[in-house]
Amino acid sequence: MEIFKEFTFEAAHRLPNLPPDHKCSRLHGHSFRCRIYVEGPLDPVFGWVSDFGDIKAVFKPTWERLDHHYLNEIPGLENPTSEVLARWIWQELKAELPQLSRVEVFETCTTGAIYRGD
Ligand SMILES: Nc1nc2c(c(=O)[nH]1)N=C([C@H](O)[C@H](O)COP(=O)(O)OP(=O)(O)OP(=O)(O)O)CN2
Ligand SMILES: [Zn+2]
Repeated sequence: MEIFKEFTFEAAHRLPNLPPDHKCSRLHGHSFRCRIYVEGPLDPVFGWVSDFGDIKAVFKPTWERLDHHYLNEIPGLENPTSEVLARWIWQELKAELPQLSRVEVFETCTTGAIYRGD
């Protein structure tokens, strides 16, 4: 079974490796959405894989590093594409959330990236 919890955060970024005439090389912001997935067997007593609240607690310090921040200033996010961000969030969470199975980042309503680990 796989479950997820969705979060939102507001953040600014620019993609510094793009040519200057590309719109995403300029500073701009997004209302990012992100889904954290964990997988495992159902606990026979609780009837769940894990408490959604536990996912929220593990993600909170990472969320605080992202929300209302300029992503390019965060170590590891100097080139903060959706792909880099999804992998970075995975690396932030995996040790504390061993059942982590997927990280999805939605940069806009229609674009995003999915990371499932190495
Ligand atoms: N593979 C990727 N491509 C792009 C990324 C990315 O992270 N990975 N990021 C961007 C920009 O940051 C941009 O903000 C989002 O791109 P885009 O969907 O093109 O932006 P729009 O909301 O303007 O989309 P429209 O459908 O054109 O309105 C670019 N590419
Ligand atoms: Zn963008």
